[in-house]
Amino acid sequence: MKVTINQKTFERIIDYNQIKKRIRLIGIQLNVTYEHQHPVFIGVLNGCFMFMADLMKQIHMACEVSFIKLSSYDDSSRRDKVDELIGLDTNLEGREVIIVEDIVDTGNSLKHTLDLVNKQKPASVAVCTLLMKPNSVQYTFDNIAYVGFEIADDFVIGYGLDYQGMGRTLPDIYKEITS
Ligand SMILES: O=P(O)(O)OC[C@H]1O[C@H](OP(=O)(O)OP(=O)(O)O)[C@H](O)[C@@H]1O
Ligand code: HPA
Repeated sequence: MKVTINQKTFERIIDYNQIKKRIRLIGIQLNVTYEHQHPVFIGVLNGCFMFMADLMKQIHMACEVSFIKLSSYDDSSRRDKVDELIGLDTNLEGREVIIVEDIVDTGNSLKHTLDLVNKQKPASVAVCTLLMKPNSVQYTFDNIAYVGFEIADDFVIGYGLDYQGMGRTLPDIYKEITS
């Protein structure tokens, strides 16, 4: 199946049933790991909104949920600078923190988020990302504990991810077709 947004065409690579199955498994892992704790999930907006909503429905331990909003991309091109549009409003000192991302691509956003979170001296920090591009990431992260899917270095949309602000509401994930 294909979709076109502003002259770019994308083909489906992961359907929503696969995403749901993967999220159920990640949920089980998180429920076991944090069974006797009270973690704080920090979602990185905008892209995480679909993943966060589906993931949280699988979480059964007592927990809190908060968000930050970052922006690092113009259209589909990368910028090195990460803008913080909404900051952290939760005290994370001594807390178990789980950062929820839709995608780790270059890792710039995650690096920025980790720096923000670590300043508050949490007890532990784990990262949960739906998508990860191992060939694109520019940092060594030792706390990416939960990854939905590793994907190639293609631009992707759907399930929260956008191209020029569009495509976030697609339930499946699509990659750009390049000729
Ligand atoms: O690993 P990176 O190269 O930093 O890319 C990953 C980040 O890029 C996207 O956010 P973006 O800044 O485009 O904002 P958005 O979530 O509002 O789309 C995505 O949601 C991740 O947060
Ligand atoms: O492949 C991508 N698609 C959409 N947004 C993104 N932000 C980082 N990488 C991507």
